Amino acid sequence: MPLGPYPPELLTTAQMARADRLTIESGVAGMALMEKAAAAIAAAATAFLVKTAGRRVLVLCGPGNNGGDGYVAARILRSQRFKVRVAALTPPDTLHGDARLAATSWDGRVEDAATCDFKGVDLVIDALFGTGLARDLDGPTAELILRLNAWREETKQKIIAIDIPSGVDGTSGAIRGVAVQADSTVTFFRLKCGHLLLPGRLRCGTISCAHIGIRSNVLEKIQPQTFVNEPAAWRDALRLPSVEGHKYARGHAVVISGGASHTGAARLSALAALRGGAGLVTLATPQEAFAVNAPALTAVMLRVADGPAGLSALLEDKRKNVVALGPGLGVGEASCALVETALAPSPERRAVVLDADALTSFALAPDRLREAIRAAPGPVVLTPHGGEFARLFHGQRWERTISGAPISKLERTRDAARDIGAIVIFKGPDTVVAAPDGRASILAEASPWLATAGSGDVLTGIVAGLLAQGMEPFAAASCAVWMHAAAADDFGAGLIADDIIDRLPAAWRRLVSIQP
Ligand SMILES: NC(=O)C1=CN([C@@H]2O[C@H](COP(=O)(O)OP(=O)(O)OC[C@H]3O[C@@H](n4cnc5c(N)ncnc54)[C@H](OP(=O)(O)O)[C@@H]3O)[C@@H](O)[C@H]2O)[C@@H](O)CC1
Ligand SMILES: Nc1ncnc2c1ncn2[C@@H]1O[C@H](COP(=O)(O)OP(=O)(O)O)[C@@H](O)[C@H]1O
Ligand SMILES: [K+]
Repeated sequence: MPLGPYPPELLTTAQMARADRLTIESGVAGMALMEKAAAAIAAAATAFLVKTAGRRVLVLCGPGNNGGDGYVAARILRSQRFKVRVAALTPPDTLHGDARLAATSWDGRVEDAATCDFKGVDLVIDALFGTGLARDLDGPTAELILRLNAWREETKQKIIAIDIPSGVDGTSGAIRGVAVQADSTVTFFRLKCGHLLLPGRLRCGTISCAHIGIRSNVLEKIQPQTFVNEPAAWRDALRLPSVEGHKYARGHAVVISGGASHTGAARLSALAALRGGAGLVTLATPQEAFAVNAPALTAVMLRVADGPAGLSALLEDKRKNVVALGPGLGVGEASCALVETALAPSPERRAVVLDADALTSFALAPDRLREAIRAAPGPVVLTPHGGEFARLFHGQRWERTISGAPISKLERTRDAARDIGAIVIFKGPDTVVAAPDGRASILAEASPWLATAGSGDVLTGIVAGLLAQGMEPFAAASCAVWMHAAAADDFGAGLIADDIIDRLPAAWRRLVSIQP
């Protein structure tokens, strides 16, 4: 994962504005923050220009403080003898506050951005809009951005975005009409959710985070609930085998197999649960699939359990502390009944992981699943991909609020977790994990090679393996998503689901080497 590491908290644009305000109220001048932000941008631009022997920079400035950063960066770069042009959306004398001060510190010419050309330019700095973007871009501004992107495409020259590529919504990652395609983005203090959520993430290029004098203690007031899914967020919740430990201390996960012609998916989950660290894993198979499963297993144990009665009997062993089901299970009433058995009240705090067919089976009766989850004796983790999410959470499909603001994958996952009362892992290139209490994590990057048959079954198994060890459920879900991606990352091209399982020990070694 080449992106990161980043500071753990992710902010909305409103939270970032509050961090700025709190800092300014504490006595730091807004202009001092802007100078530092601009210095970070200028340093990134200089590094790029030196490397490519480029000299000519065009800074595109907008009407707010993002534009202010641009004017100051232009001044710094010119003092370093680069050839700098500035083009603005609005004349500098129409600006207010710090942005106006910043614009007056630039004593060069200011061109009209609507008509400016990119001839001979080695690097463009995008200072049009940052966290203050409030609605969709249109008209001459949208045309400018389209022209800029076309120039980049045609000339292969580079664009550095200040804070966030203009047009990307910092909170949701949505594109508001059009957006700049940057090669790198320098943001300040903390990343915003929109840096990691698609499609915003794809517009950012490489992302770096500069310190500009905002102190971390402002976060005590802001209380962010969203985190970058990196070990820093959950490493201290990880359970490692102890010297005096035995396999039962690491938990016993049960994975339920589908019928004779659909057994592979559950076997992937079962093996991944074992590699995920469960002390023991039992594959519960219908009698009809016993002969198919038996020769295909070694370290994973096999027991016959037919239907809800068979599963109940198996779960009488109180040491079986996790049940995972869904992969290859089949859609229908039989699967609903198995899920309800797994979630049935019991004196033990048994955890349940539901994936694939276990979710789709409730598409027409989400209330029934909600009720079963409410009665469950332990934590429940759901691992839907986009299709399963849409089927289960019909009411969550709206992409915008009534006022037109985009509703992000993050908010939809959070709402779903709250609504169903379970931890939800909404899979995809920007996997979001959310807990019913509002905590959420976003994975910064994952190999697209993970989009391969059985890959989700492996994730289900890893979640089960970590829960079996007693890891706190939100941490376990986030950690599983990270390990799954880390295993794929080490492998690279050509990955299939079995390879993810084989690479889990390497992901474990990476984790163990990080001190909590
Ligand atoms: N002290 C600080 O706070 C620090 C802030 N810093 C920097 O400031 C940036 C945030 O600055 P910001 O809040 O001024 O917002 P910004 O992104 O420049 O845009 C607002 C302007 O755009 C306008 N506008 C919005 N949407 C529009 C649309 N669709 N189409 C057209 N116009 C639109 C909006 O107009 P209005 O909505 O008021 O009509 C307003 O004029 C932040 O990203 C960082 O770079 C750093 O220097 C560190 C210290
Ligand atoms: N483009 C992508 N980039 C990174 N990861 C992806 C991408 N597409 C899917 N994934 C990941 O691959 C896995 C696929 O899971 P799923 O769709 O359930 O597959 P299956 O049902 O075949 O097991 C998920 O963990 C998901 O987050
Ligand atoms: K910008």
